[in-house]
Amino acid sequence: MTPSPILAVRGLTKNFRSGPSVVHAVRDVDLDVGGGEVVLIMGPSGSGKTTLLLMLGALLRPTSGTVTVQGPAGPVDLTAAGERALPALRAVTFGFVFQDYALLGALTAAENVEVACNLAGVAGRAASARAASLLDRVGLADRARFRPAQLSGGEQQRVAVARALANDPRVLLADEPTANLDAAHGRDLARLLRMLADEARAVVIVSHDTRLREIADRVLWLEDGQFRELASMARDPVCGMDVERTGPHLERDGAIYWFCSAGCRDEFAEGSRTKPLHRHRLPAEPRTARSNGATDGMRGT
Ligand SMILES: Nc1ncnc2c1ncn2[C@@H]1O[C@H](COP(=O)(O)OP(=O)(O)OP(=O)(O)O)[C@@H](O)[C@H]1O
Repeated sequence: MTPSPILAVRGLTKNFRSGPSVVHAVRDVDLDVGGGEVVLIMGPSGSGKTTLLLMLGALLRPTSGTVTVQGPAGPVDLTAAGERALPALRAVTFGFVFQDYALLGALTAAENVEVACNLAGVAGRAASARAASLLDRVGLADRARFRPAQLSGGEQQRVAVARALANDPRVLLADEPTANLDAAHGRDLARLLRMLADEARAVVIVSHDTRLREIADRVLWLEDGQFRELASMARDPVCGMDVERTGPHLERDGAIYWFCSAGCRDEFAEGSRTKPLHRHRLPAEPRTARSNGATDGMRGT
């Protein structure tokens, strides 16, 4: 159990109806995230990651279950809140970072952050000063007057992070924040998210990007809308993704190699005809200094 979690999720479930069929996108998920903690949620496409993140941020109503956040005046059950109360609750609790940055193209970096400050209740010169200070925090003081089109992808994403901090949120939710970034910018952004968590925020990241494992305290694997034990996963030696030991695989020299797709398997088989094989590795453990173990945060935390 995480001591005094900022975010506590119990029995969270989301079913989507599509004509006569029902998609069980998220099934009975439990999760606790404490301040200072980075939780990385990985899993195959369509496993429910974005649906789960949207429910955590009160952007999507669950079919059942609860999401409780520690507010300034005590715990608040977001799922029990009325529709009209949700925008205000979101505004004091969450910062959102999405993969497409979603900056306003006609505004400068500073103005983009200022608008978010205005929405958080800070106006006029105070908003300008706060925007400048937030851009400084993310290392973009010298780009404040640039428009998004004049910024690199990494810089745009950092503006998006500054914007997400406008309300000084206790919970930061990020959906594929590094998806459009090259290796160096991806690493920079990962470090920034780590630093923000270290200021007693709860950070939940949904991503396929294995680079983010380096900054995560816990890595959870979502499959078919449920958390599975990461220890039972293998790592695709071609793309580096964590994969279940049920899909495409190949046996060589007494070792079994697992892949996310037949494409990766074929690439590996092709490469192994020309290069010496490396034995398949189990996924690395999350960082030990802060880690509560790969399976923490799953059912029964
Ligand atoms: N509005 C919706 N209506 C119907 N089905 C939906 C809706 N949103 C998501 N789904 C379904 O729910 C399941 C989970 O979708 P979700 O987007 O959460 O997956 P994901 O793990 O984030 O995928 P990816 O990694 O590809 O982004 C999918 O089968 C998807 O088709």
